[in-house]
Amino acid sequence: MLQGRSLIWIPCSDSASSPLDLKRIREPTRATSEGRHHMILTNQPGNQAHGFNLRPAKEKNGKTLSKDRINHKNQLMASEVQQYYVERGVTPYILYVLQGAVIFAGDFIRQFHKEFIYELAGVRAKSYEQNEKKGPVEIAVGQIDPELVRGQSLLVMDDIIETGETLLRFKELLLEMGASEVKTLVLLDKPSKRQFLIEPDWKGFEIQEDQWVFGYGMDYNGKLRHYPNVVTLVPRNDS
Ligand SMILES: O=P(O)(O)OC[C@H]1O[C@H](OP(=O)(O)OP(=O)(O)O)[C@H](O)[C@@H]1O
Ligand code: HPA
Repeated sequence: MLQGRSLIWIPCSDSASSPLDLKRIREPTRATSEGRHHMILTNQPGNQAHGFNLRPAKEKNGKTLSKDRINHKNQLMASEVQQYYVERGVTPYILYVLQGAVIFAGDFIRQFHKEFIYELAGVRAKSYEQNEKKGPVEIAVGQIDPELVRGQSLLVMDDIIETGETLLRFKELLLEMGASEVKTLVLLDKPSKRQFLIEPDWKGFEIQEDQWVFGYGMDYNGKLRHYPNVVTLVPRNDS
């Protein structure tokens, strides 16, 4: 069954009380002098991460971003968002930005009260490749229903804001299409990386800027979006 596939090992902290909730990918493991290793099965040769440790992403204040803290933040933000629209008697059209926001959006909307009414759609946007910004963001405009935009209140949800281009372009585009209001919401922010003038209306956590984060829907070189927590790779000697 494993024939023709390459196996890579991503080394992780050996602590049994590690805040990482990696139980689902902890099988099989092996103990070496370098600690416990998690096996990642991949059919993509070259997807190597040797020499790096996986650790949970950190907030600017150094606090670890655990799944529990993300869940709690989702509850708080969802309740604020819901209250905002209910008080105004408005049905928002929520657009979540694909691919990165897919898991976040799925978790987030499940925090809404069961009688809260909204429209929902995912829209593709892309500007990063190989963990670097490669050019202007491209938004799949055709995936947006103009009828649900004209005269409506929009909420754009993204996993992370860095330069701000993705959210700013969404906002400009939706206002051009006739939206009456466009609000923005992100789980994570790297504020000192901002190059475009935009601040999200709601944000979960400000994180340390020197880390490329992945998991919880976000990618590492287009892969590994399925990690349950927001994690980062650090050179083995730095962890
Ligand atoms: O603030 P910015 O500098 O615009 O960066 C943020 C955007 O970058 C990532 O998307 P990416 O282009 O990597 O596509 P993906 O969602 O498919 O990973 C992320 O999901 C945000 O949408
Ligand atoms: N991780 C994933 N996607 C991103 C990041 C990041 O750190 N920054 C901008 N898009």
